[in-house]
Amino acid sequence: MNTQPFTCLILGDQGQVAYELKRELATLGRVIAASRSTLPVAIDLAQHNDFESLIRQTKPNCIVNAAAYTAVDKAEQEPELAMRINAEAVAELAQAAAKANIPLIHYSTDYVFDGTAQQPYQEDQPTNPQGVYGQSKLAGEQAIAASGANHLILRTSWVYGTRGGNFLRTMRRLAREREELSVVADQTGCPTWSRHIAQATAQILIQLKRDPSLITEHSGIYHLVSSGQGSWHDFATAIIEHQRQQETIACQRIVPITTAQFPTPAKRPAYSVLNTDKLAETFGVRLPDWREALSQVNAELDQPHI
Ligand SMILES: NC(=O)C1=CN([C@@H]2O[C@H](COP(=O)(O)OP(=O)(O)OC[C@H]3O[C@@H](n4cnc5c(N)ncnc54)[C@H](OP(=O)(O)O)[C@@H]3O)[C@@H](O)[C@H]2O)C=CC1
Ligand SMILES: Cc1cn([C@H]2C[C@H](O)[C@@H](COP(=O)(O)OP(=O)(O)O[C@H]3O[C@@H](C)C(=O)[C@@H](O)[C@H]3O)O2)c(=O)[nH]c1=O
Repeated sequence: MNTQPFTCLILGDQGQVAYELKRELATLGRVIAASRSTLPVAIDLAQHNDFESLIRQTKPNCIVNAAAYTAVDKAEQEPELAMRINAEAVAELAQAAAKANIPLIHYSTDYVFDGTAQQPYQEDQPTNPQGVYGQSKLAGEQAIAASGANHLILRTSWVYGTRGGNFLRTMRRLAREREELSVVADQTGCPTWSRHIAQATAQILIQLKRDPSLITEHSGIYHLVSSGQGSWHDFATAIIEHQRQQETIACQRIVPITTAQFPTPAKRPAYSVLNTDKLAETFGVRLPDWREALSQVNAELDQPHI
């Protein structure tokens, strides 16, 4: 009889999603988080890693890869590094997972799409990333599929939370500093709370723990984002309107602008809303509306210690 507790090996530690996963997956059993600074298990995806020995050492029942190169604009200047972390390292990880027959849960992005759709993207719609980050994430998806590993690729979008680098924290900081903010209103997507991603992952893993054969049947890509949609300007407005009720801020106006008025090194999709029906139908998981999620995050931010 296997007396080992159910073990999840998370790649990533202090990242937005990794941090929330550590807490949510602890309800399933043992959690091991590996990142550049986690000892005794340190992993630097920019380097070659011996994932086979990591798996032998940690004996996981599943691997959850929440580590990635996520600097969208910077990736345009360092495409090799983005590809190394988001594609080559992912290929090595997936091959090791396949060899050991351990399921791999991996996160990908709405930025694999070009944003020309008129309605929410389904999983099997053609991809066409507009920047290096999206290209590297797409290459990671393809490497996993080619590895033969049992896997779930969870594409999410516009991730935010109370920790880490994200749009919510940037807007709150800028609102304290500037009287006027200009925010693009012609890019539409789904802001998604990091904790909801972690909770959904836990809900899926509970089902896989109960019935490990499910992963073989259901390997593939799934969209995991909040319900509803909005522009970055909508998101900024919702963030700052709440902040204004809680504290005195400099910001008086949030001006809607076009993408052309806010030039960035990386091109972003104009429309990247993801259809989540496949996840709901397969695993019974559907996230609440992004505005509802934002209220919960705001409630946490309103606690005096944050
Ligand atoms: N942020 C977003 O808006 C979106 C993210 N995603 C995807 O979701 C996943 C999680 O993203 P998120 O939590 O926001 O990312 P973060 O940028 O918050 O965190 C990135 C994580 O990757 C780890 N990492 C980065 N470089 C390396 C490296 N060289 N070696 C080892 N670990 C490394 C970091 O390690 P450490 O813990 O040491 O800091 C950290 O845990 C990623 O796959 C991302 O592509 C998808 C859509 C939107
Ligand atoms: C700071 C700022 C940004 N913007 C615009 C620029 C851009 O079009 C949009 C979002 O900018 P950010 O750089 O914060 O977000 P960005 O890094 O593009 O976020 C993306 O990250 C990766 C990891 C993903 O996978 C995506 O799903 C998405 O979340 O807002 C403004 O219009 N005004 C501003 O003051």
